[in-house]
Amino acid sequence: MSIHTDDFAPAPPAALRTVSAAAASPQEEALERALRPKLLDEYVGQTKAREQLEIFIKAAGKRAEALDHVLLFGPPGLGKTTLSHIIAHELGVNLRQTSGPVLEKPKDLAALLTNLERNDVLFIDEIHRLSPVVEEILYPALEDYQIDIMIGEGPAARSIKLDLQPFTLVGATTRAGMLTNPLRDRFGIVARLEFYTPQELSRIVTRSSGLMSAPIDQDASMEIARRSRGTPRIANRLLRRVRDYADVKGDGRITQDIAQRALAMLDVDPQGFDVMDRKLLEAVVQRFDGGPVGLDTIAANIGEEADTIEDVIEPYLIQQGFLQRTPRGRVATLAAWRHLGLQPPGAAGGLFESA
Ligand SMILES: Nc1ncnc2c1ncn2[C@@H]1O[C@H](COP(=O)(O)OP(=O)(O)OP(=O)(O)O)[C@@H](O)[C@H]1O
Ligand SMILES: [Mg+2]
Repeated sequence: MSIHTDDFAPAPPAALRTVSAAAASPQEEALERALRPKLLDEYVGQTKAREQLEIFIKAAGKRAEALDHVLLFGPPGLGKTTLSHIIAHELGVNLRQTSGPVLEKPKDLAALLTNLERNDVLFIDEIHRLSPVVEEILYPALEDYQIDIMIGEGPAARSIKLDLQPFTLVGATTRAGMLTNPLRDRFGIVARLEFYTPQELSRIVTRSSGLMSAPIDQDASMEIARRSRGTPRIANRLLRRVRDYADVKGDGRITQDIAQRALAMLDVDPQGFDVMDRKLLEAVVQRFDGGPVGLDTIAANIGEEADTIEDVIEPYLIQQGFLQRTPRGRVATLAAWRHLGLQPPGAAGGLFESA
């Protein structure tokens, strides 16, 4: 008996999709899978994580042991799922895939664990959303490759220990801070994924356009890269839209001019901010005089979930120096005022540190 859990993961919430610029249809998701690199060597950027994994994967292979458990964290679309597939592929083992919210009962996880073959990879997406009872099962599994399961009911119930094959858990989360300490402590390898540089994204765009047989100029791929919020998923999505535009409005070749016109049509500004980014900055600057203002107040004001703001919108704005997180709330920086074409109060007085 085998359990098929591939593609068990639910689609991302609608909010995550709108923010990632251009909604994903099922065809688009298929295309996204097709664009996924399969080898560590094809995985662009994330030098630190890649170098570490390369060594640990080789060492595990040499000893024919399971790779230590891996935790991947970082904002959506930076390549956590992609990396988990690559890890299994490089190890030459099966990948079983599921996600935190899907595992409702301890027996759901037990079924998965007992079906793993030697040194397999179990990928749990959104691992911060595991229920506490399911998480309990995971501890001994991770530590000793054993699980305790209950047999029978009522007074006759007893617990038995089951041995598992050695395996590697790869957990992915957008928020490492939401993991419980005992769970976090059980990962031997922790990799934080960073936003990509425009140069790295440009390599991804060029590679993807090659796979899509869409001719693209170097400066056009850089234009898309600069406007992709440091995120490969967004770069690939924008590339697909720009390619549509080139097919309809041009002769199919993606030039910088075509890219600029297409991106303007998509409301992606030259900084790469999309509609939600600007909405957030405008709210903080115009309605709250630049802050500090609390997350929940912002959420109510722009009609977006606080979680989505924290996971998806803010990280890039903070990384780019447009927003700051302070103990009293969010504060817009000088760069944010300037971006909106506004003069910050007391700008001449040096109230603001330059961003
Ligand atoms: N390092 C990379 N090199 C090339 N392409 C990449 C890289 N990272 C991600 N991609 C591309 O970006 C897309 C999104 O990546 P992926 O689905 O792995 O992100 P994720 O971190 O799992 O996102 P989420 O948090 O939403 O699940 C993939 O289809 C892949 O084509
Ligand atoms: Mg993913």
